[in-house]
Amino acid sequence: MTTASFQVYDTTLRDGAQQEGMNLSVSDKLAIAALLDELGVGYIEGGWPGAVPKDTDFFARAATELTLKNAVLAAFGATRRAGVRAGDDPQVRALLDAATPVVTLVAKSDVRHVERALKTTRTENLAMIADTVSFLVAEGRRVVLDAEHFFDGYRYDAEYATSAVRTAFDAGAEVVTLCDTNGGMLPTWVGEIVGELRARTDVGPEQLLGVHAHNDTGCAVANSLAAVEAGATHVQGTVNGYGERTGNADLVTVVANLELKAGMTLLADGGLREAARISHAISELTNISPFARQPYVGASAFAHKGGLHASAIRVDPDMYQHTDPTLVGNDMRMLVSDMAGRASIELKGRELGFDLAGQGELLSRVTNRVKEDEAAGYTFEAADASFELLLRSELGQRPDFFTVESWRAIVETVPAGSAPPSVHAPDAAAVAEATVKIRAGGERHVTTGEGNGPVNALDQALRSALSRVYPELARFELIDFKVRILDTELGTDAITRVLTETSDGERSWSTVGVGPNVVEAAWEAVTEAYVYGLLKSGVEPRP
Ligand SMILES: CC(=O)SCCNC(=O)CCNC(=O)[C@H](O)C(C)(C)COP(=O)(O)OP(=O)(O)OC[C@H]1O[C@@H](n2cnc3c(N)ncnc32)[C@H](O)[C@@H]1OP(=O)(O)O
Ligand SMILES: CC(=O)C(=O)O
Repeated sequence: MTTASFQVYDTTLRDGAQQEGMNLSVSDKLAIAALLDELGVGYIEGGWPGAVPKDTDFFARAATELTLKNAVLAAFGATRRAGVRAGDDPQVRALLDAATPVVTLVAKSDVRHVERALKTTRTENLAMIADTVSFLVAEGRRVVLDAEHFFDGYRYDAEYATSAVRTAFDAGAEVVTLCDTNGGMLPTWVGEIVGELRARTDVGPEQLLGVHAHNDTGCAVANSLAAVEAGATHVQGTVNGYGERTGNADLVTVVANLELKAGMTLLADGGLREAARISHAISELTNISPFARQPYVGASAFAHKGGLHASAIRVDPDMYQHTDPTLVGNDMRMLVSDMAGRASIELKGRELGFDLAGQGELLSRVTNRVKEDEAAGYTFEAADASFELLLRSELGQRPDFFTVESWRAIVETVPAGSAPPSVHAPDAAAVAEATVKIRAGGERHVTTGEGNGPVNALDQALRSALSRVYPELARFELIDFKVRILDTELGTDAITRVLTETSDGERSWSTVGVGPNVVEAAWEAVTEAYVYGLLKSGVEPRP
C-alpha cells in the first residue's frame, strides 16, 4: 500500500505466475498472499478469474480463508470484447463474481495492437475501455486500468495512447498504469514520456498514474524509479522479479530504493525489515531457488570477499555497504578465501564467536594457511564448518573426538539380482564394501559397511564405529554432495574437490575435502562434517 497518495501494487500471483516453470497451486497462492500482506503491500493482484480456473478458486477461497490486514485484493481481466455490452461479457462478469474491492483491467493503448491484435477500430477500443470501466465503477469497484504497451504505443502515436489514458480516467478509473509490456524501454525514455503525458493529461487529485515495467532490457527497476521520479504514484511489480520472459520489476528492490534512498514510507508496519525473510519464504513456495545476487535480499547482497574490503569494513561497515543490511532483514557476511586478508579472518572469526582482535601473529598464520589450502584446491567460502575447524586447530581449540588409524574401500560388480542393477549394465550391479579402523571412547573399533558406492560404504562403516561412542551422530544426515575436478586438462587424473552439506534436522553445515582420489576427498569432507556436528551438539570429546 501505501500511503493515501502512493500505492504499492503486487502482481506476483498474476504476472509473476506467468513466468516459465512457475506453477502455483491455490494453496500456494493463498500462502503467498498472506506473506505479501505481511510485507505490507497495499494491493495484491490474485489472478484472472473466469479465464484461469485456479484463479477463480483462489478468489473464492480467499473470501473465507484469507484475512488481510494491510492489503486489498485485485482481480485482473480484460476490457469487454469488441461489439458486446460490458455487462453481457462473461469475462467481465467473472471479475464481478470475484468480489474484490479492486478490479484491474488490461486494455490496449498502442494503436497497432488495436488494429492488428484486437482487429477492431480505434473508436471501438476506446469504447471498450469506457464501457468496462464505467460498468465496474457503477458496480462499486475501484478500477485500475493497465494500459498495455503504453510506452511503445506512445512513441508510435502519442495522441492515441494519451486518449486511452484520458478515456479511462473520464470513465472513473482510479489508476491508469502505464505498462512497458515488452520491457524494451530505457529509464530516460520512461521519464520523458511520463512527464509529457502528465503535461498533456489533466490528471485529477484522486487519479493516479502507475507504472508496470518488464525487465527485458534489465531496466525494469530503473524504469519504475524513473516513472516515479516523473510523477507516477502507483508502482507495480513482483517479489523476486518473477514474471513473463525476463520478469517484472522486482517490487522489493523498487520499494527498498524508494524507502531507503528517496525517504518515502511505503510499506505498512515497517515491512521492509521483513523483506529478506519474505522473499525467501516466497521462493520456497514457488520452488524457484533464490537468486544469491539479488539486490538487498540476496544471500550475497552483503557478503564480502576481498581482503581490502574487510579491512575497511572492520573500521566501519558503511565503507563497503550502500546501506545497513538489517533494514531489509539481511545480514553482513564475511567470505574467507584466497582473497582474504587478516581483517577478513578477524571479522569471520567474530561472526563465528571468536575475538581475534590484536592477535596479529595468529591472524597471519590462519590467513597464510587459508591461501595455501585454497591454492591446493580447498574452498572455504562454501565450507564455513571447515574454516571453523581450521581456525580452531590454529587456536588449539579443535576437539579430538576420534582418531583414524586407516580406512579402505572396495568396489566390485556382482550379478544383478543380489543388488539393484546398474543403469549402464543391466546384468550386473556395482556394490561397495568398506572397513574403517578408528580409536574413540578409549577403544579401537574395526567396523565394516556396505553401500551402493565407496563413499556410502565408508560412511556406514564410520557411523557404525562412532555411534557406539557418540549416539548423537544418528541425527546427522548428508543432504548434499558435490564433486568437482580442479585441473580439467588432467581428466580422470585430476585433483578432486568434494563439498558436503550435512544436517542434524535443525541446521546444516558445509565441509570440504580435497585429494587426488575422489574417495579420499570425500572421506575428508565427511569426517570433518562429523567432527563439526559433534562439536556443535555440545558433545564432550571421548577420544
Ligand atoms: C500483458 C499481459 O500479461 S495480459 C495477461 C496475459 N495473461 C493471460 O493471457 C492468461 C489468461 N489468459 C487466458 O486464459 C486466455 O488467453 C483467455 C481466456 C483470456 C482468452 O482465451 P481465448 O478466448 O481462447 O482467446 P486467445 O487466448 O486465443 O486470444 C485472446 C483474445 O482476447 C482478445 N483480447 C486481447 N486483449 C484484449 C483486451 N485488452 N480486451 C479485450 N479483448 C482482448 C484477443 O483479441 C483475442 O480475441 P480473439 O479470440 O477474438 O482473437
Ligand atoms: C498488463 C501487463 O501485465 C503488461 O502490460 O505487461
